[in-house]
Amino acid sequence: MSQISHSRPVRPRRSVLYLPAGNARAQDKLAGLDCDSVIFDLEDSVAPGAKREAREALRSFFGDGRAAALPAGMETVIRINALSSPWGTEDLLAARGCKPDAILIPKVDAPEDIIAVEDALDQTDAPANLRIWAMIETPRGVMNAGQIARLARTDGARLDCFITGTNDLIKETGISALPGRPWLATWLMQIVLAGRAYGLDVLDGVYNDFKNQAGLATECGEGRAMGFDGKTLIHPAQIGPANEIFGIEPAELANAEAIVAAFAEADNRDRGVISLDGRMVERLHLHMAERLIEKARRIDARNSGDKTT
Ligand SMILES: CC(C)(COP(=O)(O)OP(=O)(O)OC[C@H]1O[C@@H](n2cnc3c(N)ncnc32)[C@H](O)[C@@H]1OP(=O)(O)O)[C@@H](O)C(=O)NCCC(=O)NCCSC(=O)C[C@H](O)C(=O)O
Ligand SMILES: [Mg+2]
Repeated sequence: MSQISHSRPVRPRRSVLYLPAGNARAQDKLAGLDCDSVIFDLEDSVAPGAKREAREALRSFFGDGRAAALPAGMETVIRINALSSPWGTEDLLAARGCKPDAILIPKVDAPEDIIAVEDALDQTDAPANLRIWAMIETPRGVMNAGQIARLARTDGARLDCFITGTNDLIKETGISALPGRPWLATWLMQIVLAGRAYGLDVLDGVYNDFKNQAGLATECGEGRAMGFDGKTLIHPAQIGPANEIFGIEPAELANAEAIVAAFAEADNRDRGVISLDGRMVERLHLHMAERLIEKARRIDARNSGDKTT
């Protein structure tokens, strides 16, 4: 019987901020930001003529101590260009040398796109804990999402997280970008399902209208209800709402703690189902409660600057 959905590591990824790799001003701002993860982008936010300079800026940031001084627990990710592009190989070498937590591959169409990066990393003896994230943002990527996610089952797999690329999906398919994302929703749910089937985290796409806080909050709420772990962001002003909406409310935490306490009672320890405040609570709810408590603990640790979690 599969236990995958409960065995995924718990990592808060409520707010995942893109930062154009060559933007020095944004780099300087980063240490004061409260995002769970940052993605240094070498792909679409960097013009073709500026790729080399952006790689150099990234090398400096990781090499001169600024990356090490980022807030405790902030995950670092580098988005490279596709290996099939003129910049992909140079990007991968630069990214590997920076020793981020993960490398993000854009426009993944099929498992082979990930295997090619894994092979290249293995040839350079990349550390085993260097993870791979994948953008699912092409029609073929959506159609093959299950096969791609399945790579996470192989021994030593690096694949850890899917990101939905909603701008590229809209471009590639010609659908209309409407509030509530009616035409995207089916594909986004396919990606969530595929990720969950093989224990990956899955992050929602970006909200382009970065001055519209109400619109962002609505879209974060939709994303959370759709099962996403967090939202990818383009501007510092989007971090607070994402942290709040993908975070944990005190009442949710109290409910989780009550479930754990109820199952710990002597009479309930061996029971599969119990009654709590007039509701049926099963062991699957206990697993969910334990994960939620662990996530709350990790968020607290991040807020208090504990580098050990
Ligand atoms: C969207 C922006 C171009 C807006 O930039 P700007 O007009 O300069 O914003 P502000 O003046 O409001 O900025 C205020 C200060 O905040 C800093 N800042 C801005 N953005 C960031 C950031 N992302 N990270 C860190 N810091 C940031 C500014 O430097 C200002 O600082 P200061 O002057 O010291 O006060 C810009 O926000 C931006 O470039 N955002 C990221 C764009 C990006 O990375 N795009 C690519 C990823 S999204 C994507 O590709 C989606 C996916 O693939 C898909 O298909 O959907
Ligand atoms: Mg994209």
